[in-house]
Amino acid sequence: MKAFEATQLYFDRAAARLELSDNMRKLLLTPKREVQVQIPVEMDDGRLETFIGYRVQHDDSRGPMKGGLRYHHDVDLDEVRALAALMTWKTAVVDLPYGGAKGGIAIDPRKLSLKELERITRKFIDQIHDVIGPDTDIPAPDMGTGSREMAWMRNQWEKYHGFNPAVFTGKPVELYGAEGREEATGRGVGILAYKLLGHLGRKPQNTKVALQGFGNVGSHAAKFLYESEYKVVAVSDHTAAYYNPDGIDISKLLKFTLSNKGLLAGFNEAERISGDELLELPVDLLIPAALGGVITAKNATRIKAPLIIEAANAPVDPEADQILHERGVTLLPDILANAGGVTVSYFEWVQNRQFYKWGLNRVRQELDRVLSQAFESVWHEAKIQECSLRTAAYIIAIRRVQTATLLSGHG
Ligand SMILES: NC(=O)C1=CN([C@@H]2O[C@H](COP(=O)(O)OP(=O)(O)OC[C@H]3O[C@@H](n4cnc5c(N)ncnc54)[C@H](OP(=O)(O)O)[C@@H]3O)[C@@H](O)[C@H]2O)C=CC1
Ligand SMILES: O=C(O)CCC(=O)C(=O)O
Repeated sequence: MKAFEATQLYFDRAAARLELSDNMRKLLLTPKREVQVQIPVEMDDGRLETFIGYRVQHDDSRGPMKGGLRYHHDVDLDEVRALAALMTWKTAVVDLPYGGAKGGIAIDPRKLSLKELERITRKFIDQIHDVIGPDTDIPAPDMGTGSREMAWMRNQWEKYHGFNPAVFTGKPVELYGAEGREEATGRGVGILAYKLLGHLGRKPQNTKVALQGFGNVGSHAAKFLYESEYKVVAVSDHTAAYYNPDGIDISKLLKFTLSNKGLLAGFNEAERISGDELLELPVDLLIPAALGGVITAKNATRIKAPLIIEAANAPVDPEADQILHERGVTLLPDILANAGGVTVSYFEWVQNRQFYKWGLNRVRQELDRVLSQAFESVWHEAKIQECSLRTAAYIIAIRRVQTATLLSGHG
């Protein structure tokens, strides 16, 4: 199933309970603007290559649009459109004053030199600088991008529009970035895991976790969970997957990856397994933190974990979601589970606009407060509606976006 069709299905399940009119459904599902650009760039060997970049702005009824920029070879318009819509529901479910957007370039950053990557990044901003801005659309990191790319992008954007660090979030701390943004998504996953377990009467010490993806989100989630005494028994990236039923020493693993270009392959304190096997391990909690569409109707019946936290965007497709729900699996959906990142992006934007810097403790405390409040409201809605946590999260989000749309009128 295509990515946008999948997000539409999740939307429809909640919209039916809200008895949304056909007109309102159409209005809320239609992206406001879709930008696709050609990025011609001279490579190090003198060849000219053309890449394709996207920015989809889904909805701005609750505020400026917000969402990451992804660098990955699978990026296409359908995926970006789906991810932009997810951002609208995500910012609404945690009640940030934003709408949703997403973008990216279809490239494999690992295959490019640093100079090529910087040239592509700057050329991309040359093409989209006039549709983004601190009051309209504020990009941030996603898969394949981080603070380095945000610094280049801000520098390029300011060549056209002048000084304004609030145009991008997830910047280096030394260049108006927020303390705690880098860890925020993974830390948020950890905070929400703790809340979920608490509501189910389970203890971290008795919880075996398998984690797919060990990039920004996966590695910070692993660190937080390990420090909170969960037993992280399996981890993977695209180079390798490892399993140790007695628990992996995550502090050792983090040290190992530091000296191994951030990659897992070569770690020898756990058994090597396949990436597919990791998803089907007998664990208590499964956390997909890499790509979308990794749990489908094909493998959903073989998933043994009774709990799933979607740290990645859209890792479970709607058919699999239905199968898991019928099997009694409790699933915390992406639009809440990984909202820690955009929440601290919001704190960064607020600090940039006020020229005032918060300390790490304040960021962490506020993150905990925002996510805990959102979790409680989703949990409560699911009880009232007798529905899954995903449908409950969508109900809250759609209700907020619908209200803002109606209050603004149609002028
Ligand atoms: N960064 C953020 O703040 C946010 C990210 N997200 C979502 O979280 C997910 C991960 O993003 P992020 O951590 O930032 O991205 P990164 O690029 O930092 O890391 C991605 C990770 O996924 C791994 N990966 C890629 N392909 C596979 C595969 N086939 N099997 C196993 N692992 C694989 C990568 O491995 P390798 O390094 O070997 O390529 C890497 O460890 C995405 O879905 C993203 O949209 C959601 C909210 C915010
Ligand atoms: O930090 C942000 O603004 C957006 C992060 C993002 O792309 C996401 O939550 O999927």
